[in-house]
Amino acid sequence: MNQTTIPDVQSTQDTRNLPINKVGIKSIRHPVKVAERAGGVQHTIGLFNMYVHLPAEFKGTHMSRFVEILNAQEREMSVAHFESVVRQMVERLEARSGYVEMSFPYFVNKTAPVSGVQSLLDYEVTYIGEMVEGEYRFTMKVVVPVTSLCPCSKKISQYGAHNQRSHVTITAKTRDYVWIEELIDIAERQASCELYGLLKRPDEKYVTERAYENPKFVEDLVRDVAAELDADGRVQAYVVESENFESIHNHSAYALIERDKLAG
Ligand SMILES: Nc1nc2c(ncn2[C@@H]2O[C@H](COP(=O)(O)OP(=O)(O)OP(=O)(O)O)[C@@H](O)[C@H]2O)c(=O)[nH]1
Repeated sequence: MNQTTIPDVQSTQDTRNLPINKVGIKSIRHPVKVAERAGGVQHTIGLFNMYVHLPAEFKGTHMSRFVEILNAQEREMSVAHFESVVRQMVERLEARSGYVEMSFPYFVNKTAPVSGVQSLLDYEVTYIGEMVEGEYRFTMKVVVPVTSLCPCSKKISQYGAHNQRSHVTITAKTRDYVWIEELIDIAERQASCELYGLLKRPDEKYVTERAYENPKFVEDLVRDVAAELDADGRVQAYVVESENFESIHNHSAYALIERDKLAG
């Protein structure tokens, strides 16, 4: 069968009268470059989900075009370029709405608080771009691992206080440019203490005492992070979550605050 005789099943008519909200490709890895606040560019691997809306009358979408769009990029995945990928996808797929999600490990070079030794810490970041009725929306999600120390435990105990690693997740819909590092900074500022890849003994003493002086319930964490996002005019809507992997239980403590500033 030569190219001209290959049937195009996807383009045939569908009679079930059911539009599809999202159809496309899920979990495809692609190398990307992400701009760093410090000025450089970081090479990482993006895990992409790319979907479009499919009207009721079409049997299938053009699956190959999603991969073509990814491969046509220069690998530079700035926030501005990410928007252009979403726009290209909607145009090439002739769709009225589209959704692209790119998750990637992102590294920040951190300086230990006393010794000054430097080490990388990894964060899980997701860009989400949506085209809905011609309007583009951008959301950035960052999972920030931190230390939390229980205020109750500190108050009632003669010695010590239980403390643990927590994941603070900020999902922010933004209207102006916000660096990944800015969201990380907010979560780390509000934690009992931030994490580092490498700590020498004077640093370990510092982070232990810092957490003890700065106890936070899971409720304190989400409220203090939300208060900073409320004060930032670039953030239009947000979800703040904290999961504290309790060291005295085999379950987590969890809290979430969601707010859309336009909704009041
Ligand atoms: N729509 C759809 N395509 C699928 C699916 N699974 C695999 N494919 C394959 O995706 C491949 C590419 O589809 P298209 O993008 O329509 O390919 P094409 O006709 O060569 O490309 P265009 O001319 O750009 O549309 C085909 O071989 C499909 O069979 C599926 O579940 N849905």
